[in-house]
Amino acid sequence: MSEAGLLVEAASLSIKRAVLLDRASLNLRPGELVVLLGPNGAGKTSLLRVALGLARPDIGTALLDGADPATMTAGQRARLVTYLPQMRDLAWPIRVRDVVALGRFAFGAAPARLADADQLAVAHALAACDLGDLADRATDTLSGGELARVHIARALASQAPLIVADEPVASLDPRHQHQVMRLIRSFVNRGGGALVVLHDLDLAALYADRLVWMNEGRTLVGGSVAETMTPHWIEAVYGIEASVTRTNGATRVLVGR
Ligand SMILES: Nc1ncnc2c1ncn2[C@@H]1O[C@H](COP(=O)(O)OP(=O)(O)OP(=O)(O)O)[C@@H](O)[C@H]1O
Repeated sequence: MSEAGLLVEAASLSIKRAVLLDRASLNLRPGELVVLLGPNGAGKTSLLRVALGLARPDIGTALLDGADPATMTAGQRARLVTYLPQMRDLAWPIRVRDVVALGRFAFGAAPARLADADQLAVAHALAACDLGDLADRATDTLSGGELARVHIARALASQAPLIVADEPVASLDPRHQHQVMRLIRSFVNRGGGALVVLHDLDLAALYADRLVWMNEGRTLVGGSVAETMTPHWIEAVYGIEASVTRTNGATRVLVGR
């Protein structure tokens, strides 16, 4: 795994009169799981897009593996980071193993043309995500939980050192939420870096090494769960009252004291 990292420093971005980002900063290193938190419309997706070079900040810096991601080709970028955007329905009958093989495109592979290394990466990713039995199913026949695992498998098959995932557990039941987060956690434990947008504070507390809290285009604070998962920051970011309890290292958030 290379030492690729991702950095955004004091990035501002406006479109027409809308301020999407206001001096927002973020960084991700291999070997850590960073959760980006904030209410709807806070600018989380905009910040991910700047970090990935899919949008250029008006001012500020974005660096991926030390270079400007906006100047990279899609293939160069895909070898450094896999992006799982929001809303990833696959409503056409493509086979699961072919979707996972799309993760290999940065290496010149296409589903019908896989080198041995590509086949191996796809097989490992299918196994890691417990998709062996579903490999030949059409994706339009899968449940939401199964489909979420297919997207994680596609990311793992790319063998990129970083994963950026925008709400990868949206619309999943608690068991499948944990299943997806455990897959991301084990990717990080093997040396990868993951930046994940979540809306569930308990889930964030359980899996994150570090939290970044944002609101109205600004990143307000970043730090460990113990430092930043506090009533103060929950109120500052979400405008809600909450109590936070810590028992045996587990953090629980109760909204509305
Ligand atoms: N192309 C655009 N033109 C104008 N406004 C935009 C554009 N893209 C995003 N916005 C606005 O910027 C703000 C931030 O959007 P963004 O998608 O980054 O938020 P988010 O934190 O990811 O929200 P959510 O949790 O709902 O996904 C929103 O108010 C959105 O309407």
